[in-house]
Formats: sequence, C-alpha cells, structure tokens
Amino acid sequence: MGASRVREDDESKDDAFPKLFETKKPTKVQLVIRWLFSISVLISICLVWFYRFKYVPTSVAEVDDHKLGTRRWIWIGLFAAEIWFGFYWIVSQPLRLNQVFRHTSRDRLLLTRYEEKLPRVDVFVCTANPMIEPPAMVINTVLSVMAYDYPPEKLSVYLSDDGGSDLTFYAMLEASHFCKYWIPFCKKFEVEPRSPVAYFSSNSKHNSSSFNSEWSAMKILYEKMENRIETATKLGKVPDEMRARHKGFSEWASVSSPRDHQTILQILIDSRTPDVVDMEGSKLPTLVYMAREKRPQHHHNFKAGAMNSLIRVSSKISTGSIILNVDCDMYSNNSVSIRDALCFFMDEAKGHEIAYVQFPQNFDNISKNDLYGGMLRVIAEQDFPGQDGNGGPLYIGSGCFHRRETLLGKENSKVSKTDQWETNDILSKLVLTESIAELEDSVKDLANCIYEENTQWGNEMGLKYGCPVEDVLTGLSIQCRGWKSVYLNPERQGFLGVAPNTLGDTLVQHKRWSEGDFQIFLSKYNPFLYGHKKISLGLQMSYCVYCLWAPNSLPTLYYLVIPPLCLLKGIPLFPKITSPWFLPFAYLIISTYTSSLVEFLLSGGTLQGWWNEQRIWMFKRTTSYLFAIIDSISKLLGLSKSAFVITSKVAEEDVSERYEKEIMEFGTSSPIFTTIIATLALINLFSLVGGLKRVFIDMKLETIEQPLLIQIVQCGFVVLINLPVYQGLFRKDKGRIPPFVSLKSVTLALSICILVSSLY
Ligand SMILES: O=c1ccn([C@@H]2O[C@H](COP(=O)(O)OP(=O)(O)O[C@H]3O[C@H](CO)[C@@H](O)[C@H](O)[C@H]3O)[C@@H](O)[C@H]2O)c(=O)[nH]1
Ligand SMILES: [Mn+2]
Repeated sequence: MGASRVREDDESKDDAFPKLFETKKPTKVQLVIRWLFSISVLISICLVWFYRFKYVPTSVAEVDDHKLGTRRWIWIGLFAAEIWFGFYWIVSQPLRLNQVFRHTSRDRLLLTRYEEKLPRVDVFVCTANPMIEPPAMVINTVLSVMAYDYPPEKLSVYLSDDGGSDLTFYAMLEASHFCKYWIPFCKKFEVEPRSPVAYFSSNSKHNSSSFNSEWSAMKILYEKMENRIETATKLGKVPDEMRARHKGFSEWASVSSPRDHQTILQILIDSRTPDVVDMEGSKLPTLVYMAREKRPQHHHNFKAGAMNSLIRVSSKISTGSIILNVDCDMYSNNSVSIRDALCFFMDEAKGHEIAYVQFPQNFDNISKNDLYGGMLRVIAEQDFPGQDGNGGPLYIGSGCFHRRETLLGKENSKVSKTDQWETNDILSKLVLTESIAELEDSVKDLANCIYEENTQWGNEMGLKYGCPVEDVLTGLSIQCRGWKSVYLNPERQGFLGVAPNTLGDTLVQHKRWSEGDFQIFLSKYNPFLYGHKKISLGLQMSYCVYCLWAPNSLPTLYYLVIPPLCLLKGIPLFPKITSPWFLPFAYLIISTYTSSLVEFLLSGGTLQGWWNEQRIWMFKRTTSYLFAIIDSISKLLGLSKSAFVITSKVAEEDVSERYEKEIMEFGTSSPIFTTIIATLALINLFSLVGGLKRVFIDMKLETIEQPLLIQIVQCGFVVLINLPVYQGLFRKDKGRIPPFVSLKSVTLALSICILVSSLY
C-alpha cells in the first residue's frame, strides 16, 4: 500500500490526471507511404474505369451485329463489376489511413484513488444447446472468468442457458464446488490461462515440488469432475445422487421441452453470504444460473433476448456498472483483462465518453496455416485499429466490456466524471435484506416472456432484436448516441475461443454474419443515413465494409465465370500487354495482392495461410454472401423469417484429424454450396485448358502481344487456388465432395462450357 501511495504522490506532481491508457498512431513517414500508396491505387482504378468506358465494343472485325451486341453486354457487365470493386475499395480506405493502437497502464489502477472505486463487474456467459456446446466447455469458460484477478465481492458471473438443460445446470453446480479449489490455486500460483482444460493441456509444470504436487492434485480433481460431467452429458441424464444435492433440479420436473418452460433461476453462489468462501477462506464471486422462460408463441430473439434478460436479472442481484459478455465457446486467457478494460472506463480525462471496450476474438483451435481463415487476422490486426481511429470499433459480441447504462439506452450526456459508479452500493445494501430464495423469486419475473411486452426492450433498450448480428447493430446505435468505443488488442490475448473447423460451418457462420450486416445496410440503420452527423464519415464507411460484404458476391461471380468463358471462346476482355492501358490493370493486380500479402504476414500469418485465406474469401463470396443476398431480399419481401444457426463447437474425430492435416472438409457442407464451389472451379479448369489450347496450338502463339494474357493469368490463378477442390472430387475419405455433388458439378460445368463454345 505504502508503495502505491508514493507512486500516486509522484504522479500528482507532474500530472493531476495520471493517464490510464495511451493511444499510439503510425509515424508520419508510415502515413505518407500509406497515403501515396492509396492514391496510386485510386488513380489506377480511375484509369481502368476510363478504359472500360472508352473502349465499349462498337465494331469488331469479323463480328456481326448480333454478336457485337452480346460482346457489348459482356463488356458493360465487366465495367459494372469493376465499378463495384473500385467503389468497395474506396469505402475500405478509412480502415487503413486512420489506425490507432491502444496500450493500458494497468499498474496505475493500484493507486488508492482507483482501487477504492473499482466498480462491480457482471460477466454474462451465453449458451444455447448442450449438444453443440458441451457443458464441460461451458463451465471452463465460467471458471476462467470467475478466476479473474479482481475483488471477488465485486465480481458476478451469470450463465444464460437457452438450452434450458439440467445437464448444463448440473455442470454449473459442479463448477460452483470446484471453483473453491481452482480460484485459490490460480491466485496463489498466478496461473494463466484460468480455464482449467486449457491450462492443463498447456505445458504448465514448474520445477518447484510443492507446486507440482498441488498441480497434480488439482489436475486429478479437475479430471474427475470433467469425467462426471461428460458421462452425464453422454447419457443425457444427471445421476440421481447429484439431483438430490440441489433443490434447483426440481425445476425440471415441469420442463416439457427446451422451447417451452418457465424461468429457472438459481443463485449458486452469493458472494454476500458470509460463510461462502473458498478453501483459503477468501470470498467467492457470485454465480448465477438462468434459463429464461420460453414459450412457443413468444419469439425468443436468440442471443439478444438472452442478454437482455441477463441485464434485467443482474440489475436486481449485483448491478455491476460494467458488463462483460463472453460466449460459452470463448474463455478468458488473461486474468487482468477486467483491469485492462477499466483503464479506459476509469480514465479521468477520457473515460466518461467510452461506452464499450472490445477485445479481438482469438482462437486456439486453428490449424497451422488456418485452412478456413478462421483467425480473421487482418480484420483483428488492421481493420479494428482502423475502426478505432475513426471513432471506435464495432461491437462484435464476445469479449466486450460495456458500461451498463449505455446498454440501457442512455445518451452520452457527459456523465459527471467523479461519481460514476456510485449507484452500486445503494442497491446492494437494499438487496442484502432478502434471503437468496426470496431474491430468486422476486427476480424471476424479469426473465419471463411477457415482461418485455409493450416495452422498449430490444429496441431503445438493451441489445436490439430482429437482426442476426445483434451485436453490430447494438454497437452502431450506441455510437450514434454520442458514445465512443475502444479496441484493445493486448500482447497476451484476452480471450480464446473455438473457430469453426469445417468448410460447412465456416460458410454458414459467414452467411449469418454477412446477411445480418447486409440487413443493417438495407434497414433504417443504414450507417450512412442513421449515422449521418452522429458518427464520422470514416466510421460510416468502416461499417459499410462489412455491411456490403454480401453484394460482393455478384461481381465476384461475374468475374469468375465470364472472363474464363470468354477465354474459352478467344474473346479478349483486357488490354494487350503492349497497350499503355495494360499498366493500370497490372499495377492493380500486383499492388493489391502484394499489399494484402504483406498485411497478412505483418498480422502474424504464414504464406500458406494467406493463400488459404484467398481461397476461403472466394468461397464465401460465391456461396455465403450469395445466399445472404437472396435471403435478405426474401426477408425484406416477407417471404422468410430470421434464424440463428449456432456454430458447432464439437467435431468428430476423423473430422478433427483431417483438419489438423489441413485437408479440406467438404462432406458436411451444404450440397448446394459445394456444388457452386466445384462448378466454378471446373468451369475455370476447362476454360484454362481450352484457352491454352487455343493460344498454343490454334493461334501458335503468334504474337507476344497476347490479348488473352490477363484472362489466362486470372484463370490460372483460380485453378491453382482451387486445387483442393479438384482433389476433393477424387478423394476417398469421408470428407471428400460427395459423389452426387461431383457428378452434378461436372455435368453442369461441362454443359456450360460446351454450350458457350458451340452457341456463340
Ligand atoms: O438462441 C441463441 C443462440 C445463440 N446463443 C449464444 O450466442 C453465442 C454465439 O453463437 P455462436 O453460434 O457461437 O455464433 P458465432 O458466430 O461464433 O458468434 C459471433 O457472432 C454472433 C452474431 O452472429 C455474436 O452474437 C457472437 O457474440 C459472436 O461471437 C453462443 O454463446 C450461443 O450460445 C444464445 O444464447 N441463444
Ligand atoms: Mn462462437
């Protein structure tokens, strides 16, 4: 304590407000290079547009009027695609020209002036299905956040179980016992990470023997618990002797299905009860299990509905001023993340305008070269600092700390800087007079279906309903109410989760995301309209980079089909190599691919990883985004309703094995997605073969002025990138492209190529 006082005095001498965080920007030289590069690309884009405009086919020797008309349309289509790509590139520039990087001075929080005022923090963990999200995984997340380096009496952990499963409740009950050993162990040995399963699977042994014996004992204790939970999960039944241990199980007597039951709310640990302590006699954080009421006639609004119930329920139990949301598939990897986040909220100069602190979503189940691009590296390392520089990152769900009041719809009206967290204690004193059972009873109503009827919940209050990306939309509206947000990407990653590890899961997840983002664009929340004069133009554009993911599908499909087919027919669509117009095309191709590769490597990726990511972006654009567009439009016309396909967090053994070997998993992917992917790959292959034959044999490579060069290069690139698809057609394992899909794709691609060669 003495030491920290001295530091505080030292601080106050040179600065009345010690800064709790620092913001770094790129150097002037880096910025100038960035700008020059962007300007050069922009000039090339304009030249390409000009070329397309100027050289619309008007007369071509040996081509009759009818054919000329078709060629003109092909040309105009290409022009439209290039206008789109150029426009999309311009929209993405604020993410590159305006980056900032944040660093916290966490040790300053130890100064008494901060330590005494540390706010209560409520952590919300969401789970929805015990089969897809195994209870053992869920409690690892729960334990990791219970063990945060934070005063336990100020920390509460809530689990929302949309699966309404007694298996998950049982696992939570086990966790409420195990934490009495686990938390003191973590604190004593400064263990990282604090998810038991992640910790024990990392190489964590020390040299000291006292540590090793405690380590082994703890590991055994954990494994026994995990075993009990997994056995129960496998059997689908909680053992009777366990049921007898807690009154909470009786609630399931009246549960008919996960979609039809009353609210179940159980306070497993109440940190205010004096005799609830861990093995060392220290207080424990509060732990609450909640399965909100579900009725078939009431829409439950997926994760947003769960979060809103938790916001209300927690407001009567612990009232944390700060709310951290983590999904059950993402554990805390860094015990000081709460303190890191508080460095922003508690900063005396800037804290009062910050609504949320978003951490990146990192993953620990990714193969070496990230076969499915699950890391989203460049987004985490480049895009988010760019959003931050333009006013604040998007809220992307897991790993985000919110100020409670902003989630409740509060405008940023410059809250007074000093008594920000005061309301806390008033409420906790109030509640202390009730017994736990009384408290549970009085709070349940808040999680009932009818509670939200005729209220602003899901609209002006809480997370917004009606959008598959409730997080992005909610973040946007918070920012439009005058709040800032910050992005913190510390050296030791704050959260680690499970990324999809099959092609099918990846594409379905991206369909949900791109569809949700595109819906925002089509709605009244369109960032340009809704954000007008409320957030910076740079931030409006940043949002649109994601909101416009989906429409990229159409020009990409055009580019992947038309130039190859024209190559097959010998119709040139790009300038000759000797033409000066060749230069802007060549410059665009080389510079954008080089810069994307450099960014990828700088973000910690490998060359092969970059190559894999190019492939996956192509797949996403031609399948996920295409269906996102189709479904968004059919929803707009009222033809279909929102759904939320939960990403799978478990994989069968042979699937994981193939993933580790980086062999692409087509087997489980939706047949229509695979058909599109394979057909496109084959059209390019056939066109390349036909095109090369034409160039080398029929035309005998007459000139080096080869007008088809760019098309050959493009087609060759697409073929190379699709190598795993061709292999998938011939593989024998379960993950190959299913035979009927192969047959369909080959027939389709062949017919298209033959039709084009003969028809026109
Ligand atoms: O009815 C539901 C459906 C989902 N969830 C939970 O929502 C979270 C996210 O679901 P997941 O299937 O893992 O989707 P991801 O695509 O991995 O999630 C990302 O994208 C979502 C928006 O699409 C955000 O809500 C998430 O925070 C973000 O991590 C999980 O904890 C689920 O348990 C619910 O609580 N109730
Ligand atoms: Mn997830």
